[in-house]
Amino acid sequence: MSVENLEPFGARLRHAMDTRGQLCVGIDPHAALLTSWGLNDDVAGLERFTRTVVEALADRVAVLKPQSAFFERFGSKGIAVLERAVADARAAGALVLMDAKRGDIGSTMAAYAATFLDKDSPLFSDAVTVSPYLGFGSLRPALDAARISGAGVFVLALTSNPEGAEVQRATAADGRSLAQVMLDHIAAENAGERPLGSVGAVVGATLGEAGADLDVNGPLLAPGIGAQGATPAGLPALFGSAVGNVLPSVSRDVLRHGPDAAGLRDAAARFADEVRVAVAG
Ligand SMILES: O=C(O)c1cc(=O)[nH]c(=O)n1[C@@H]1O[C@H](COP(=O)(O)O)[C@@H](O)[C@H]1O
Repeated sequence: MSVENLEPFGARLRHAMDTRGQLCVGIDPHAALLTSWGLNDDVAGLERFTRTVVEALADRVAVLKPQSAFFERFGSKGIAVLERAVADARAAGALVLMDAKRGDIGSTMAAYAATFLDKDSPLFSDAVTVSPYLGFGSLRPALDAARISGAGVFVLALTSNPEGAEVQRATAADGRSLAQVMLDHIAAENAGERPLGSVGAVVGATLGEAGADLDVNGPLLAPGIGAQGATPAGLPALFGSAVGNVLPSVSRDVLRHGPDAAGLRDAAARFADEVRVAVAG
């Protein structure tokens, strides 16, 4: 049994962002990155890559976001590397956001919740990304499990890829965009939470404009900085008054500076600094 007694995720994330800066670094071990680091595209390469990133950054960035697919592609041995990364990153003080983007009917969602949001699971993470496009209500088992564990859930609202618009900007029966429907559900989950709710929204930093009300009283994960073309300087225009709750996320544009730990740290520090300047306005 786990003996951890966690504060709600929103409070833990607020503290982490206030003390370590508003930055999430993604751990995305692309085959091309392993090669550019001089590693083989195999489990040993994956393990070396992941350990290097965790050792370089887990004691300083607010959040590390492993992308599960890059570990799953190696089967059970890749999952073992992921388990170790989660444990080591959390032990070093980083919050771990598992980028799994799960979404299914509620009864199956309960199994995903048991995987990532039950404190006794080997893959327990501080938060997990989920897709609400089987209906927001299908996420209920994850939302409930997260609340019990002091974990968080990040719900896809407006994703960073251009293809997302055909679904997310589509109009619901009541005239709202589907993304706005999800954002309103998220705001309802977070109502009354202080200093920050534990249910986040994913809003790509690449969007020209939000075209939606982002005032959800929760964290706003903003991937797309760096390799996908977005910059920290663009965050205030996109997020407006919610910019203080934004968690900008960078993967490749930090990871390409490895395997040198100092290179990784410098790149993360530069992004954190650019975000600080942008948020301060
Ligand atoms: O949930 C995510 O993290 C996510 C949502 C989204 O809308 N767009 C997006 O790029 N991501 C993830 O963020 C990371 C972006 O990686 P880079 O483009 O290398 O910084 C990848 O792991 C994506 O899967």
